[in-house]
Amino acid sequence: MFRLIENVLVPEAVAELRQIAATSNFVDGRVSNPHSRVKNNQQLHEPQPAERTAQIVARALLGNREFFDVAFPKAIAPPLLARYEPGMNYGLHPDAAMMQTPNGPLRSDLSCTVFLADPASYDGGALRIMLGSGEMRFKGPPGSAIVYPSMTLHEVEPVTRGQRLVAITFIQSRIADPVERDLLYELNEVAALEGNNMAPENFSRLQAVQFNLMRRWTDHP
Ligand SMILES: O=C(O)CCC(=O)C(=O)O
Ligand SMILES: [Fe+2]
Repeated sequence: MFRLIENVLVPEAVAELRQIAATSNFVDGRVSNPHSRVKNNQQLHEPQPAERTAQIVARALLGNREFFDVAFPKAIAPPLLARYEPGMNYGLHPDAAMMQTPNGPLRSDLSCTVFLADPASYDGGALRIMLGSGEMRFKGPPGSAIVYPSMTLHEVEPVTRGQRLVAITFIQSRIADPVERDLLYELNEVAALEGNNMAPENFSRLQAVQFNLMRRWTDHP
């Protein structure tokens, strides 16, 4: 499932994150992937602003209804700021399956980019996600988030003008299997949209299917 969710961050949060980026030190993005031969960007790497960034973005994502419905989040890696200046890119790669976080290991099921720069302020820098021989390209408005499966090959195209500023994070879902996750999302959506139009006894049967699939498919603690 690929979903662009608008207005995850309110404009004040976007402004605060831009301010953090403008006043903090960034380092080579390979600090978190030392062996990568395709990563060519910068990451915020100062404890206090990084902690504030993670708090703002994680809280906004976990408080967003659409994100919650799509991702079934169980754990989220601390979101961090990444920056791409002209000439920078992040070549085609998959995201690692397991990541260390301050709260323990996390299996990355979904990856997420929160856009912070105005798309008109930079050229290039689209997030390009491969789908077999096809592709999807995303360059969202400030405050929007693209959520996509971590198993995809994806890249950030070279920035040729301006600056691409994003927050990135990785999510462990309660439903590991992407097909099951998408099926349950669809079922829940249809039930939410049409449930009140159904006879109550039929709606109860539909709810039993929703809840019992959730029982079967979610990770057990
Ligand atoms: O900058 C982005 O939008 C995504 C970066 C990325 O793919 C990653 O950090 O793994
Ligand atoms: Fe990635």
